[in-house]
Amino acid sequence: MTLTVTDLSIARGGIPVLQGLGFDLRPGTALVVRGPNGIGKTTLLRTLAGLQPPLSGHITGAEDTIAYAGHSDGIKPTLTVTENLTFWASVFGTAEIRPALEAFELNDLATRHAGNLSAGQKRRLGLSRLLVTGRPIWVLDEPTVSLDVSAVAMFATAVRAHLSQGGCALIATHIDLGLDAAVLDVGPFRAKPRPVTDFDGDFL
Ligand SMILES: Nc1ncnc2c1ncn2[C@@H]1O[C@H](COP(=O)(O)OP(=O)(O)OP(=O)(O)O)[C@@H](O)[C@H]1O
Repeated sequence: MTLTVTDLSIARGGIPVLQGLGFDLRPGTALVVRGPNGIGKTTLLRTLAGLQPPLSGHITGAEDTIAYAGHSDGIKPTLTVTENLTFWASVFGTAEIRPALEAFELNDLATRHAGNLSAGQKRRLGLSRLLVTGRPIWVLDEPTVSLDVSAVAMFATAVRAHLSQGGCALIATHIDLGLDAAVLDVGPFRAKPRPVTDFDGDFL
């Protein structure tokens, strides 16, 4: 499943933030979204996830294919780690939570109430949910917040495994995850490459 974005313009709070965005996200590939604070990265991800409409433009390939992880972990504090994952597995119609527990080293925390986890442990639980969605396109907003070095590596391993299985990922992040990813720079002052011309021919 390829996610295709064409001439997309988006707004937050009624104010336009980004215009004319276009890219393809193909199976097995990752795209890192970069740009300064407040430029509109979260707004872009929310729009891709269907949480808000675009001002104009087109998004194709996003119907029931996107698993979105935003700034909030979306975990249920009174349920245990296992119960949280079982709940999300039932929402998405998948049965298996063990790979998610293992990928984010949650087995020792499985019976703990999610509300009593540390910030980094909660983030690991939130990210592990991606694995029980069964969805091919991961749209992730600053996924490594609160993660220590080893948990960042855990997360990068999970993304690589997802890509190797034909999934894809669009990730807004300021850190280098060591992924072989293209970069979508939405900064306001990015240089536009000079159009390729017949340079020698111009002088003849
Ligand atoms: N709920 C809201 N209502 C109105 N404006 C908002 C709201 N949330 C964010 N904004 C504004 O929309 C603009 C884009 O915000 P957005 O969160 O998409 O930026 P961002 O690039 O993700 O920033 P950051 O790197 O700080 O997370 C900012 O100017 C922000 O102040």
